This record gives sequence, C-alpha cells and structure tokens, in this order.
Amino acid sequence: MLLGAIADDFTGASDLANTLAKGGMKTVQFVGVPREKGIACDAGVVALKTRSIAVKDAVAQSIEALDWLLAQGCEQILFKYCSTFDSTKEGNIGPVAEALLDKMKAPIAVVCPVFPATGRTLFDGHLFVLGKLLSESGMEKHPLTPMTDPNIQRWLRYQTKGEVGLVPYSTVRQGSAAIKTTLDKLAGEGTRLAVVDAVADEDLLAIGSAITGHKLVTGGSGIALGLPENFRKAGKLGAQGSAFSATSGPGVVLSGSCSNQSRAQVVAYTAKHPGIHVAPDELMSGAMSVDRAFTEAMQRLAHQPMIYTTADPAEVGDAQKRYGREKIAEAIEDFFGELAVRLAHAGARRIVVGGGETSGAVVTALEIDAFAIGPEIAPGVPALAETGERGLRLALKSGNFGGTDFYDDALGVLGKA
Ligand SMILES: Nc1ncnc2c1ncn2[C@@H]1O[C@H](COP(=O)(O)OP(=O)(O)OP(=O)(O)O)[C@@H](O)[C@H]1O
Ligand SMILES: O=C(O)[C@@H](O)C(=O)CO
Repeated sequence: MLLGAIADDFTGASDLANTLAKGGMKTVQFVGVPREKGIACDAGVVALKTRSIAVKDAVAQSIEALDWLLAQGCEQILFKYCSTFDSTKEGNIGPVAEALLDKMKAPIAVVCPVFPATGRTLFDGHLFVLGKLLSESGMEKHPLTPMTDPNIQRWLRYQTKGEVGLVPYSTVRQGSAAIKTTLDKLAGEGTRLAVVDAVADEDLLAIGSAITGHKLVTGGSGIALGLPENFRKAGKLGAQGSAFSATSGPGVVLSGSCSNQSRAQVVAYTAKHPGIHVAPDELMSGAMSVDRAFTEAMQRLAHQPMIYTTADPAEVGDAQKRYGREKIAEAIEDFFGELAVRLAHAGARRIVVGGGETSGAVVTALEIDAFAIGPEIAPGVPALAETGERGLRLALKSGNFGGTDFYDDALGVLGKA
C-alpha cells in the first residue's frame, strides 16, 4: 500500500476512493480500521465516522487508522474531510490534522477542501459552493455542522493550537515550484497547516506535484487528483483493475440527507417510485418503526422504494428543538441501520444511501468489511461492491452530490432487478 487515507465519513471515503481509482491506483475502501492485514492495493481508504463525534474520540480513531496504514507500508497519508469543510468551531478537522502531524513528525500539511467538479473552490481562503460563499450556500443550515463562516483559515484557527497559514491563488497560479517554495517557507516559520487556494483541476494537479513526499496531506477528494501521478512517476504503480461487477436483485434507496440537492433528488425519485416518508415525530412516538417501514418497503420492493427522513431546514430545526440535535440524529441513523439489515436479509441486493452520517450508520449496521471501487455514477460517487461473500452493491451519496435523477442512475449502475 503506497497511499493511505483516513476519511471522516463514509460518503467522503468513497468520493476519495473514486478519485484515486480514476487516477490509476488500485484502491480499496475499508470500513473502519481492519483487524487483519489489508487486501493488496496501491491505495487504502479507511472510512471512519468521526466527523461529528467528540474530538478526543475522533483523534483516537484517526490515530488508530494511521498506525494501521503505516504498518501496511503507506508512504503518504491523506486525511479526507468534506469539500464543504463540515466541522464546528470546536473541532474535529484541526485537532485530527495536528495529531496526525505530531504522530508522523511531519513539518507541514496542506489544507485544501477544493473539488471543482462539484463547484467547491477556494480563493483567499474563502470557500465557495457553486459560486456562492459557503455560509450562503445552504450549508449554514446543516443539521449537525452548520457552516456559518466561509473563511477556512479563520475557522481552522478556532480548532487548532498552531498557526494556520495561507498559500494564496497568486502563488498557486505560478505553478508547482512556487507552491513548494511557499510551503517550505511557511514550514520554516513553524506553520504546520497551510490553507491552499485552488479554483480548477489544474491548480490541484500543481499542488499535488508540489507536495510529493509530504508525509501528510489533508483535504477533500480534489487534493488527491495529482497524487497518483507522483507514484506513477516514481515507477511504483502496477497494473490497474477493479473487482467491481454489476449484480441483479431488488434495489432500495435510503435518504437521511436534508441538503438542498437531496431534497430535489427525493422529489424527483418519489415522483416515479414508491416513497415511504419517516417523520421524526412518528419515529419518536413509535407510530413509525423499523417493522412498519420494512413491511411497507417489502410490499413495494419490485418498484425500488425510497425510505426517507429528508426534510426542509424548518422541519429539521423543529425536530431538533423538540428532541435535541444528537438524539434525533441518532434515532434516525439507528432506524436506517436496522432497516438496511432487514432489507438486505430479505433480499435487497442494491442499496443506495443519501448522506454521509446516514451511510456510516447503514454500512456499519450491515457489517461490511471493505468495498471494491466500481465506475463513477456522478462526480464524487462511485459504485461499490462489498468484498465479502454476500456481495451487496451500494452507492453512498454525499448530501449535495449528484444530479436530480441520481438515484435512478445509481440503481442502474449497480445492476438490474
Ligand atoms: N427530518 C430530520 N430531522 C432531524 N434530523 C434529521 C432528519 N433527517 C435526517 N436527519 C439527520 O441529519 C443528519 C444528516 O446528515 P448526513 O451526513 O446523513 O447527510 P448530509 O450531511 O447531507 O450528507 P454529507 O455529510 O454526505 O454531505 C443525520 O444525522 C440524520 O440522522
Ligand atoms: O467532500 C465531500 O463533499 C464529500 O466527499 C463528503 O465528505 C460529504 O460527506
């Protein structure tokens, strides 16, 4: 294993695995830190669910993943977080990045959430989503990590002990040598994390080349664009090949994401397929349960039903006020996890999930060990094949990824009924 990645959520892990596989690295996505040695591959992506947990737990789990990846021989480690920098002022990106730097005795790491294919760009340290400032993009209403400040340097400073630097776009556009010189200078001054501007894939390729040999890299999946080439140039990449193949069997969609794009996707999908809406009040009162949702889904299984809690920000806010943000999130995630297990047991073979936390809950409950990476369904979302005997096919969609018809497209790429 040459490149080891630690992803703070499951959709993010498959987003990164997609970029690395497309870049020509044989890539495997692991669910949590494996207990055994890894499957032979160029890049191993360990998917954690550390985005919204307590800082000390996020740090401990990330260090455990780091130790395992280093033991597999990884030369470079990538800490993958969200392209919308999902975190609170209290953590977790800064503390995890600093702990990884310390453990690896690395002088500096870049911080680059940029992902141009999905409209995430960074200029003067300010993050934009499809041309809108992060804090005006809808992300300011995120159920768990509302992003109310678009200035990534400032946001990260709340979270870190050390200084956070900036490599501005004026440097990035001069190319890889200028970026490297600036990063070396910042490192010499004691800066350990440097936010790096980028607006296009070619900027990410230049940054990728500038950070050849950096022990730690941090960012969204875009920062990985240029990394396979570094290993290729060094003659370290073998023949590529994916263990993914499509399957046949019933398909279901589980949507727990409440993002703008997810809401549009749910409307589009339920116009053509059965939709089973799960309201927080019904779930908390017991009027809706895993049993009931399962029965309703099974009656409609031939039509690829969607079970969803997706709701608009006012409804989410209401539920959070009534039950507490964490309590309602946990109840919904447990619900989706248990439901996925029941559906898989009853024959569902293709499962598409919307939302990172939701995907984490589902994949963990299904006790999947690892995934082979298949074709890209939409930017940032590959088809996945469980490596174990059961061989479920999944797609884990980040909240704001994919076009309006993503769910139909995804089930089609995973196989047929
Ligand atoms: N109706 C609802 N009311 C309150 N909370 C909800 C509701 N529906 C879902 N949630 C919770 O909101 C969170 C949504 O987060 P999730 O990561 O799944 O989606 P996302 O943030 O849009 O996706 P991503 O992180 O991939 O961008 C989950 O914890 C989920 O349980
Ligand atoms: O970077 C992104 O936007 C996604 O991979 C993600 O992490 C969303 O959960």
